[in-house]
Amino acid sequence: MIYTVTFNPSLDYIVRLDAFKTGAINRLKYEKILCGGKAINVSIVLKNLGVSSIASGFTVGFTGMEIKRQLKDVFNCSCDFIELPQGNSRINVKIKADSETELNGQGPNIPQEAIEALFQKLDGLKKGDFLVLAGSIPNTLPNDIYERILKRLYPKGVSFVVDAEGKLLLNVLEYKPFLIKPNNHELSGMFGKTLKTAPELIEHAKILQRRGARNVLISRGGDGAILITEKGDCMTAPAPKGKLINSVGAGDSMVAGFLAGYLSSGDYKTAFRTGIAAGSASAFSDNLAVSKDVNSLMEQIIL
Ligand SMILES: Nc1ncnc2c1ncn2[C@@H]1O[C@H](COP(=O)(O)OP(=O)(O)OP(=O)(O)O)[C@@H](O)[C@H]1O
Ligand SMILES: O=P(O)(O)OC[C@@]1(O)O[C@H](CO)[C@@H](O)[C@@H]1O
Repeated sequence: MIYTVTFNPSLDYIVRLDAFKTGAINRLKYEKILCGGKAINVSIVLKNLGVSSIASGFTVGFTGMEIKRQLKDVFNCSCDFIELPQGNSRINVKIKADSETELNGQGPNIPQEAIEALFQKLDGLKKGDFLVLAGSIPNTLPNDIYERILKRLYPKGVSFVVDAEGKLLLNVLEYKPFLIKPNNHELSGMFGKTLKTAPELIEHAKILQRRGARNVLISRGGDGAILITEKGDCMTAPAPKGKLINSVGAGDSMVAGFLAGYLSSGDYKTAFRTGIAAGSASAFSDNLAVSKDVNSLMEQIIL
């Protein structure tokens, strides 16, 4: 079973306009409201690729209701969210104009009882299960929360996938996550320097691997990706060519594609190619990747 946890789900309000002007009224050419949050996106793309998962985390208020409604009714995903006592799940604004601007909310307060309720649910995971932790946490929570979850479940033999920034990610490495997926900016941020070239990125990804990560996948937007496997292989691949439409969720789609490819084949090359294809299929579409587009992009990906 794959269990995905989004601490801070969102409704993504995605808007398009020709040019975005601050300090003025901007009239939109396009608007769409989609449920979001990184691990939720992973669940949606897994489902699109024929892999079931259970989406969990914390939801609240009218926005929380809509997140769950879309997940169930539109995307056909199984949900197991904990309802918070007060507030609203956040609304993240994604402005697509001459450049891309994102306004990501802070999110509701998560009380200790809700954390305990999550821990109890997670205690049901067993060897062979995958736990995907992805996205930020509301700033009212301590940044060792992912670490506490992995520490608790590590002895059970659960496989972890962690897509998070900074300390949230660095603190979990000792629990040997199956997969981590920093993008090149996040990797740079973790080491406090700008890492641009493939050799620089590989050198620093290997440091994360020495600290415990089993497989390190570095996404580089339109420049493709790099994978360093637990078997010692290092693979690079350019991204397929296409028209960028909406990159929100491309990284999450890559995580889902990697997992789906790995689970169907047990092979890291297939996982890597499926991951890139899923990331790019999302980037080339208004919606998250679907199986037909992923399959047709796979042919273009040469390692
Ligand atoms: N402009 C693009 N053209 C082609 N492929 C892309 C483009 N942007 C993203 N992708 C694909 O998606 C993958 C993940 O993208 P990216 O590195 O932007 O992830 P991310 O920063 O984690 O994204 P997000 O946080 O928005 O989900 C890339 O490795 C690539 O395969
Ligand atoms: O604020 P976080 O948790 O870092 O990111 C949240 C978010 O930007 O990530 C997803 C895309 O990856 C969106 O659906 C969502 O709005």
